[in-house]
Amino acid sequence: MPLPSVRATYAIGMRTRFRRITVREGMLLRGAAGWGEFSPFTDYAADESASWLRAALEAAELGWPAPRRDRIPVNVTVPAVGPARAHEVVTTSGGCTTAKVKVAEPGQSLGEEQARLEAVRDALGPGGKIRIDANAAWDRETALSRIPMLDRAAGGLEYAEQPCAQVSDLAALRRRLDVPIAADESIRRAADPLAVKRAEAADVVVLKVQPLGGVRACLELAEQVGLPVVVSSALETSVGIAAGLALAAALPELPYACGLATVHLLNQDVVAEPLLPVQGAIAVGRPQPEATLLAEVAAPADLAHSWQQRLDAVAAELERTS
Ligand SMILES: O=C(O)CCC(=O)C1=CC=C[C@@H](O)[C@@H]1C(=O)O
Ligand SMILES: [Mg+2]
Repeated sequence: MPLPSVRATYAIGMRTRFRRITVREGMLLRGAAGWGEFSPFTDYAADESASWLRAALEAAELGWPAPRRDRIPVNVTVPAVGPARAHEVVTTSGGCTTAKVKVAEPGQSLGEEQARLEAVRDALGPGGKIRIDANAAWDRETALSRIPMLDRAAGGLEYAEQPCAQVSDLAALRRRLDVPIAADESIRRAADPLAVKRAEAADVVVLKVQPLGGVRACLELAEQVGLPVVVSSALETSVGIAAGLALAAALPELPYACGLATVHLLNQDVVAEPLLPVQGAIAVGRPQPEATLLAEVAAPADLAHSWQQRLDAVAAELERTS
């Protein structure tokens, strides 16, 4: 498939450092079906980035399957910030009643994580749901001791996302803890995403459209895995978030809030009405980027050039492997 020739490269500052990222970069490509986002993290090589391009080309050239719902309940994402800021992030989230709280941030103590979770519970009230995400940072023993302590600090956890890197560790935790386990990196960065299912290693799977190669690829994977799905973002502009909403809208069932309320982690967006939650849900839609906003977030020439080169390299990789 030839690459769309209408392209915009963006560089947008993050409001709060997240995943050690302070500036989010990527490309937007416009084809016959609309705009698609291609924004693999800068440390990802061409082979890992190929599925991100497949997702962007699906959005730009094909569009997405029909939606089954028009509003997607979402969680507020709480970065590894102090308790006062965590409280504020929740109360200004646009009515989210579920919060996903980052834990296991390098250099932070257990006490800091407990204080963050207590603040989030205070902001949500007793009816809210709290999940944590450790991004594979713990070994099995650390996870076994930390998760119950964080469960107490949170006044109950909905689930713990990717506490350890290994599928075998997730399976062991699932057998030994009351808190449900969600798999994220074990799906999106794994050679064999179905290993989680075979090992009975998770109660929930987190699916992200770009890393997994598009909405259709995710729908197929969801069917094969046969576990409840949480659709989550890869920290995209509203162009990428629209693809996540399309997936969440097309899934046969959607029992959990999705991690798609991340546009406000960015300083700016490319559409006039960013895909943000109202009363805890985002309306399914596909807003178009505005030329003036694309100009405001345009990457400097040298960065735009390196993204063009990256796009060509990833396209060659995609060609070679498909
Ligand atoms: O799931 C959410 O609430 C928001 C998205 C999110 O947390 C992530 C997006 C992209 C990269 C990741 O470090 C992170 C995650 O691990 O889920
Ligand atoms: Mg995660």
